[in-house]
Amino acid sequence: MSDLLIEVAHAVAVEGVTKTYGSEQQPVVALDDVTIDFAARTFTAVMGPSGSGKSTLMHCAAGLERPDAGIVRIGGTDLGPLNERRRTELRRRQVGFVFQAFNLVASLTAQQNVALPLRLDGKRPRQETVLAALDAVGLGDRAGHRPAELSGGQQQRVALARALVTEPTVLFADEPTGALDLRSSREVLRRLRDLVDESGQTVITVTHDPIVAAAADRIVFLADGRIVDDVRTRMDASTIATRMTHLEDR
Ligand SMILES: Nc1ncnc2c1ncn2[C@@H]1O[C@H](COP(=O)(O)OP(=O)(O)OP(=O)(O)O)[C@@H](O)[C@H]1O
Repeated sequence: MSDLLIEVAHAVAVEGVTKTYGSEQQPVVALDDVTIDFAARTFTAVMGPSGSGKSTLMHCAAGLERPDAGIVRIGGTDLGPLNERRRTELRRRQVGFVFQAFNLVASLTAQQNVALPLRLDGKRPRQETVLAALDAVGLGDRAGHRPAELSGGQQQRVALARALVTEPTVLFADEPTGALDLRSSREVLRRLRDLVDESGQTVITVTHDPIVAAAADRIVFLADGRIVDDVRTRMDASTIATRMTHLEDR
């Protein structure tokens, strides 16, 4: 009983995860025995120098890559024993992604791109649902535009709308404000915070932006594939910036 309660409280749990790239002669250890749980209904920022393993952690925790060792659970389900079809199903139903390569389909309009995850799951999305998702990221008037007709920041916001349209339990984002101007960046940040506070979703985001991290409930700092700091209280942006500088100087 208590085990069950513990599992349900964690939207995502990563246990002893190791991931190595490269060859046997020249291995690159991207994640080195990482253990971390992400509680449901929380907003976590993952920070760390370039190459510290942030994206790899997101890919493994989201079930996009299989770790070499260790366990990943989403909503209490161990991904290890699942075949590709079941992993894909679980991701489609529970997980949203906003990653650096937006992966929008070039031939589809913004509206069609946002509808895609629902269609792939065999649903017939209602137009109002899709337009509301675009409206929520400030792009209600760009529904008929194809990616090439949108700015980088607008494409990124379409990717966010697409990730949110399925109402995922967990949203993984990799630099979701990276290509945005200040105003769009603050809008996206407010939207991420609302997902947690108003919709009860869980957000895990990689960021280099101390202002994004200052809005998080928890900040996890990575260096050389390991967690070197795990701050569970809100920090102000200047303290975060100082800590980042220290990590980069290590
Ligand atoms: N597909 C891959 N093949 C080989 N090496 C890889 C691959 N993906 C990542 N790596 C290496 O693993 C390490 C961690 O990479 P990762 O992308 O997770 O870092 P990061 O912290 O997200 O970096 P950045 O902030 O620059 O995006 C790096 O040394 C990187 O070069």
